Amino acid sequence: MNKKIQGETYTVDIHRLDEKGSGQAVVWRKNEEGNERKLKLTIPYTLPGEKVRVTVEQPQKRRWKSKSDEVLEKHAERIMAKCPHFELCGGCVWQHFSYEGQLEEKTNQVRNVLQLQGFDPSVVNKTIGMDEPWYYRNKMEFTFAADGSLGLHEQGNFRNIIPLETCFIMKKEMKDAVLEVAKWAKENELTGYEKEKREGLLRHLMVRMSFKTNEIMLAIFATEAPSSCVEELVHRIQKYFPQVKSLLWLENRNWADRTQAEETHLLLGRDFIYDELMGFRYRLWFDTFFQTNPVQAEKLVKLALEMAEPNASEKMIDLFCGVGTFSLPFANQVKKLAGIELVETSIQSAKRNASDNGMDNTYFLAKDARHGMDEVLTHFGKPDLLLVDPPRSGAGGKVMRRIGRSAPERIIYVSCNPASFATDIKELEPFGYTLKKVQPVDLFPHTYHVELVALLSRVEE
Ligand SMILES: C[S@@+](CC[C@H](N)C(=O)[O-])C[C@H]1O[C@@H](n2cnc3c(N)ncnc32)[C@H](O)[C@@H]1O
Repeated sequence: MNKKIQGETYTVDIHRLDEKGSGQAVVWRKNEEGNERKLKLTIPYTLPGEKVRVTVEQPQKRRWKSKSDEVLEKHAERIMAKCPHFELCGGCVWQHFSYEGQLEEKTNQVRNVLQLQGFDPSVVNKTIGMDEPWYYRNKMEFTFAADGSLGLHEQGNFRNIIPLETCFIMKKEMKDAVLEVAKWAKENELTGYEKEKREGLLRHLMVRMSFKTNEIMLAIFATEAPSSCVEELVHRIQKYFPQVKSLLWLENRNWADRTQAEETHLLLGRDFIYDELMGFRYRLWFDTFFQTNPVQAEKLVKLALEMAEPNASEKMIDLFCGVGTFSLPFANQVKKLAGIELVETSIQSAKRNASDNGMDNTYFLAKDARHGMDEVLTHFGKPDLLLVDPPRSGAGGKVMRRIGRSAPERIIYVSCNPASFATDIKELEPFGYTLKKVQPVDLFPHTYHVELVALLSRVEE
């Protein structure tokens, strides 16, 4: 790559958004030999159809990341961002895009990737958005800077922490409790952990809240056991934040920057909070994976139920079941359900959640999807219905072919990545499955992420 390119300025037309929601443009540029060469640019915070003046910043794979200096012709759906941290915080990169515009773009993304794999894009419905696309997250994580201030990682400069002033995607009660911890840390002149020097006390703060029970958990990650100054924090939380039912101090001496714990100190309440989804009760520990947008997660589960039409005589497999978000509502309607999931603690949670909710027709197995499928098929037999909800990378060919061979009549695929979804379901074609319906759901407003639920059914020979 020619180093000289860095710092050059161009006026460009944005022709599309990439899979991370950034604008893409192409310019023709003469190289040192005088030959015209294509220069591919990625320009965050721009929208298709816009004319933008840009400065080229740094190479990224086969493209150059560039900064938008001025938008000369604006997209009709461009709006003012709501949050003062916009463009600095890596969180809500689409705040400059109207919510209607975001939803339309998400629908197009799903249609385009399916079309590329040869599927009929007309099976994709319009993305279901939120009535109120703010204050939707039930869990957030913040990082302490070396000087003890609490905030968010700066976009593109991960080591830099932007002190938190506000956040419009978590509930006010969560934000207020977080700011109280930040204030307490500053007043006590506590230091934040510096990874390079391996010194400092406070690492992260995780907040999670149930929108149904209103219970809040605050988990402080630190490199040492708590000192007496936490008594003041406990007192204030008890007095001003009665919704906090769990205040934890988690010791993590490991230098790797991860929200894990070697020792748990319970400062207040219990070590879990209660949550509810679709009328089922869940216990959430600090490390339990749970859907982070509970309003849309309920819609997702309801859609999956509507598409699957489970009945009381059927056997079902829930592959990548987590703590049982889909397993419980489905188990309520089928004869028997087997859930498979890699993470042992999630399986323990799923078992406990099933028994807490009085269910006796579930069987949960802690195994990777491939071996779990083999084991379940041997003991449980062929399923009538199968739900698959893999991580972003998708289930992969080996798992998809096992699903195909297990020949369920209907398959519900829940995905957070349309591209891996499209390649995965292609694997099902030789087994006689057709894609009947795809419903995108917006779980992460103001970001480029899109979730979807799809129905595939087997055509009998
Ligand atoms: C998108 S989450 C879905 C969880 C669950 N269905 C829910 O809605 O809460 C994907 C799940 O797959 C699990 N997982 C990741 N890799 C796996 C593998 N190879 N085999 C089985 N489960 C895996 C993760 O631990 C995670 O719980």
